[in-house]
Amino acid sequence: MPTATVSLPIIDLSSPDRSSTAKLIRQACTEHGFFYIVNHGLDKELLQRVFEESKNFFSLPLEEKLKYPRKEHRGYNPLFAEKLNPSATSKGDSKESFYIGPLGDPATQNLNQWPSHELLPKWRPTMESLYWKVFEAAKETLSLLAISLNLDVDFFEKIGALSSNNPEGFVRLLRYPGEVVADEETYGAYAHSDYGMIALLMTDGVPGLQICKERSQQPQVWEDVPHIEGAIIVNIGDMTERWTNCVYRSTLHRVMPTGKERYSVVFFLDPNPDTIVECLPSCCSESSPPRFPPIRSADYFKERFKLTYQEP
Ligand SMILES: O=C(O)CCC(=O)C(=O)O
Ligand SMILES: [Fe+2]
Repeated sequence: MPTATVSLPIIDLSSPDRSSTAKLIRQACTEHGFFYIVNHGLDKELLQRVFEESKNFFSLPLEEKLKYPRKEHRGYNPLFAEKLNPSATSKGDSKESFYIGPLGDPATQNLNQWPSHELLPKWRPTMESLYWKVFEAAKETLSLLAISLNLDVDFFEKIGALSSNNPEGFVRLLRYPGEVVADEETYGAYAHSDYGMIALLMTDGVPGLQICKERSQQPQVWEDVPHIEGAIIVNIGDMTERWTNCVYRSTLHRVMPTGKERYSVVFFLDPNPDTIVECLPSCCSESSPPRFPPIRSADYFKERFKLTYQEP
C-alpha cells in the first residue's frame, strides 16, 4: 500500500495575532504532535552554510571523525552506533551524527568537541550562530505553546525549565548514507519519540521522514512528512506529553532509507535537568487522572539514553 502524505499545519511565528496562532498550535499538537513553522528568523544562507559544514565534517576520513567520539552527549556517533528502538533486533540506525551541547553555561560548554580549526575553520562559528538562532525560534515556539495551554507566556521560564542565556539545547547533525537499502531490519532512524520539550528539524529536502499518530494501532499506519522549502518542522517531545497528560502528543516518527544520501539538523530543546515535570492542573481531572508520576527531567533522560546507547 503506498504511504499517504500528511498535511501538517503551518504556523507563522511572525503573526501579530498570537492567540489565533496559539489556537492553531493547540490543534496541531493534539492532532499530530507535529507542525511547520515559517518566518522563524533563520535565513537561507545560514542554513546553507550549516549543511555545507555538516557535509565537510562527515566527508572526513572515519579515523579523523573518531577523534571526537561521543562523550557526555557531545561529539561524533558513527554509523549504527545508535539504536532508537532498543527492543528491535536490528543492528542499529543507518546514520552517523554529531552532537553539540549547551553553549550558554561556562561550566559545561567546554564539554563540546570542535573539529580541528585547521581542517574546518568555519565549522565552530557556523554552528554557534545556528545554535543561538534556532534557540530563538524554539523559544518563540515554546511561548506560543504556553499560550496554547492557557499558561503564562513565560510559564516555562517561571518554573525553571527554560533559561534564556543557558538553555538545555542540543544540536544534532545527521547524515544518512544513500547506499543502504531499506529492509525489515535497517532504518535511517528507527521509530521513536523525542525525549524533551520540543524539537526543531531542518532537512536538505530529501524525503524519508514519516510519522505514526496511533502508536498502539496494529498494523501501524505511517505517513510521509513532506519537505516545505523554508519551513522548519517542529515536534512535541515526551516531556511535553507528560506535562499535558498526553493531550499534546509526542508522536512516533522514523526515517526510511530511500537510496539517496540525506542530511538533516535537529535542535532539541529540553527542560533544565532539575525540572520536575508533572501533569499540568489544566490537563487532568477526576475522570482523567495523571497518567505519569512527576519525574525529574535528568532522571527521565538518563533512563532513555541508557536504552538508546546501551549505556550502563
Ligand atoms: O532526520 C530526521 O528527519 C529526523 C531525525 C530525528 O527524528 C531525530 O534525530 O530524533
Ligand atoms: Fe526524532
